[in-house]
Amino acid sequence: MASARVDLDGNPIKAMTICMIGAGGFIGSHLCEKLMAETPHTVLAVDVYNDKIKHLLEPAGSHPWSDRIQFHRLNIKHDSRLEGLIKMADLTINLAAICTPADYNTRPLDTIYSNFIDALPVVKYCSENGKRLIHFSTCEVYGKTIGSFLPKDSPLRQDPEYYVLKEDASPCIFGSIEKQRWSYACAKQLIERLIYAEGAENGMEFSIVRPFNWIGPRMDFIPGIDGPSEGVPRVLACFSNNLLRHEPLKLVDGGQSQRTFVYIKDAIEAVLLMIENPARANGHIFNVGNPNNEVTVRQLAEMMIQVYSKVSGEPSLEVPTVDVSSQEFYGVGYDDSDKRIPDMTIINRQLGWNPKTSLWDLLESTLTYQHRTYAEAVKQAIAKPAAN
Ligand SMILES: NC(=O)c1ccc[n+]([C@@H]2O[C@H](COP(=O)([O-])OP(=O)(O)OC[C@H]3O[C@@H](n4cnc5c(N)ncnc54)[C@H](O)[C@@H]3O)[C@@H](O)[C@H]2O)c1
Ligand SMILES: O=c1ccn([C@@H]2O[C@H](COP(=O)(O)OP(=O)(O)O[C@H]3OC[C@@H](O)[C@H](O)[C@H]3O)[C@@H](O)[C@H]2O)c(=O)[nH]1
Repeated sequence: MASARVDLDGNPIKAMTICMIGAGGFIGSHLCEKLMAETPHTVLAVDVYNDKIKHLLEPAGSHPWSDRIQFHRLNIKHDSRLEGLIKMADLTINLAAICTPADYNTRPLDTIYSNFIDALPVVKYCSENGKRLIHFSTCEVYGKTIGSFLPKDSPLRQDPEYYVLKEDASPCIFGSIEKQRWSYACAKQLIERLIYAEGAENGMEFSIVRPFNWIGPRMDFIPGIDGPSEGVPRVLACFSNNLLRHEPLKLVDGGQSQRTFVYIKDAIEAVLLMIENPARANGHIFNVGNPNNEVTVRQLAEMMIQVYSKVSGEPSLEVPTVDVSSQEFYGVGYDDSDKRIPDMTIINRQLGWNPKTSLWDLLESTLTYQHRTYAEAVKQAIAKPAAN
């Protein structure tokens, strides 16, 4: 299998060692799965947790890939083993971050440290040791669209020039400092600028990924089941939790914001192309999203309600959604991106990648997984207090 693999220019792909930081998270778990199942590469998986990749690690020695994945439980904030792991690898992929919006305005210091300060040594070790880096940034670095500042009735709001987000042309538009929502985006922007400067001044080989709402199985947690009861995950898990508990889905500020969602399995294909085509990927910033899957958050809720009813066989609630203010839901200092359509020119040109899965299809497979994984545990958790 391995010897037949070629890159986009027809050259054989050599097996490499990848230091993957944040490998135990949502994206990391899917990337590890893909690398183990379809490539000859070795992964040094770094994280503080490994629950989401346990199926790849255990039982020890039992998988065809067992000698190609090692888990290193370490916190990159304070662990001297990090440099050694980066030195052992050909490529480092940094996914580690606090990346749930509920944290940005309530734990801004942790958010800024996690997304900027903690990423600094990773960049430094890569640069000093001549190692390639793929760093995970975010679509949030674009902030708000130019169009959102135009008068509500301006026809220019319909012009893609005013809303499509382009890596090499769009500005990064954040709110004021007291809108602490932007602490995450701002920290990600600064680390992007630092990596870019390491490339320009010191010749570091890098690619920056800007994911546009990747969703799928294993994203975040279900509060009170495999995460804190009071925790607020990203929207897919919030809405899944409401559906599993037969509660109305909460629409923040009426659910008018727009998002494009891409299936995790499509997006992972793009990352694999970056890993295996360094000559095409180095020096670039890549939007990775699905511009065809745009909905308002309200439309997402409506579609998830329909899909969940189909996959669970349960009827939907008579009043399936409820509006909540952002202050009530996220607290003071929240703000939002109005619209996120990725321009796909660069990733198309460099890597020939295109997303395939429609929003309906990706929700169907994801909610089937959510139902199968959590429905019973949620039922028991709901029944418990009544029994006491
Ligand atoms: N999922 C998306 O749609 C999306 C969108 C935009 C950006 N991103 C970015 O992609 C990256 C991965 O996102 P994800 O969705 O997989 O999030 P995730 O929270 O599931 O994964 C992040 C992982 O990093 C680990 N981590 C955090 N701090 C660490 C530390 N100090 N030491 C060791 N491990 C640490 C966490 O334990 C977690 O397993 C993040 O940088 C995020 O900002 C994701
Ligand atoms: O229960 C909920 C949860 C969320 N929402 C809304 O749904 C939208 C999407 O919320 P998400 O939690 O997925 O977070 P966002 O899309 O705003 O940001 C995310 O996207 C890019 C990544 O960098 C991060 O993973 C995260 O910041 C927001 O408008 C939010 O206000 C609800 O209406 N109800």
